[in-house]
Amino acid sequence: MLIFRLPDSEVFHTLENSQEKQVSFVSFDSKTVLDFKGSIVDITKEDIENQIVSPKNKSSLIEIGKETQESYAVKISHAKDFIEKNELKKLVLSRRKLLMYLDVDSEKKLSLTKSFLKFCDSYPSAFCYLFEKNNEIWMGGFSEILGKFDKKTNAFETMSVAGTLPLDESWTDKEIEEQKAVTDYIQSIIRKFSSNLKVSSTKDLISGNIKHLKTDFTAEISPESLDKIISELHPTPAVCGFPKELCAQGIKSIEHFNREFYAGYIKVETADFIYYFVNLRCASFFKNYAFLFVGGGITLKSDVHKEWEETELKSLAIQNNLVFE
Ligand SMILES: C=C(O[C@H]1C=CC=C(C(=O)O)[C@@H]1O)C(=O)O
Repeated sequence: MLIFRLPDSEVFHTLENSQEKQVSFVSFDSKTVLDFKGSIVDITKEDIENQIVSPKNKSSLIEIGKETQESYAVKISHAKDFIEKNELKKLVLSRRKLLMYLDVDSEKKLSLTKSFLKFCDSYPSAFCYLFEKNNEIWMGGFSEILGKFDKKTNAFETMSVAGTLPLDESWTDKEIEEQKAVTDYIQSIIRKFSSNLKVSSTKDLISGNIKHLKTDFTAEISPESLDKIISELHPTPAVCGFPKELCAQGIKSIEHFNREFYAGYIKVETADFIYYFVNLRCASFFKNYAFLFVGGGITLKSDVHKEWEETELKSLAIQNNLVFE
C-alpha cells in the first residue's frame, strides 16, 4: 500500500493494477530499493481513511527520549573532530527520536491515514507519502527535490536546501556557509552534464515552524545522463557531506544506527515528469512506537544546544500531525 501527494497539489494518488515500476524508495546508502508497481490513480480522502494501516494497540502519546541531549552532544563533538581531522566544511548528523505510544487507560489509538491527511494539510508544498510494505510502515514529506526531469523538454531542476532557523531568527555565517557547501557541490555536478545551468538567488524556504535557505538550479540535460546525475548528486551535502564516501563512513561510525530510507530519495515517474524527492521529515512506525528521523548540518561553528533544538523542531513536522482517536 502506498498513498502519496505531489507538491502543491490537492489530489491524492495510489498505485493500481499494473506491473509498471512507478515509485521507488532508495535508502540513504543506496543499497536498498523498495519498488512499488502499478499505474498512478487518484484516491479520495474517504478511501484513504478507510485503509487500515494504523498500529493495532490502544495508545496515547508519551515521549521517551532514547537519545538524550547529552548523548547527542557527545556525537556532535565526535562529528567536529571528524570535520577538523579531515578538513571538511560540514557533516550532516542525525538522530532517531523514539516516540512511544503506551497502552494507558485511554481508548485512543494512532490513525496513520488520518495523520497522513493532517500532515499533507500542514505541508501543502511538500511531497507527502504513507506506505506499508514488507511489515514496514513509513510516513514522511518535505519540499526538497533532488531532481525533476521534464520528459518533453529535457529540462532538469534541482535545489540546494540547507541551514535551519526558527522563523523569527536571522541568518548567520554558520547557516550561510552550510548551505553554500551544498550549492557549490550541486553546481559542480550539473556543470559536468550541461552547459546552460541557471542558478537562482538564494531565498527562504518556510517549512512549518522553521525556515531553510534554498537555491534553485535549472539546466537542459540529455535523458541518457539522468541516472548518472542522480547517482552523482545523491547523497548531497544537505544530508551527508563532501566528499560523500568519507562523510558517509564518518556518519556511520558516529551515529550508530541505520538511516534506512531517511535521507534517501523517492523516485516517482508520471506521464510528463520523473521526480526524485529527498526523503526527510520522515518516520517509521511500529506497534507501540515510532522512530522520527531528524538531523542537521554540523560545522565547526555548531552550538550543541542549538543543534539539539533544531532536531526537536524538525521532529514536530511528524509529531504534531499524529492523530489519535
Ligand atoms: C538533514 C535534515 O535537513 C536537511 C535539510 C534542510 C536543512 C538542513 C540543515 O539545516 O542542516 C539539512 O541539510 C533533516 O531534516 O533531517
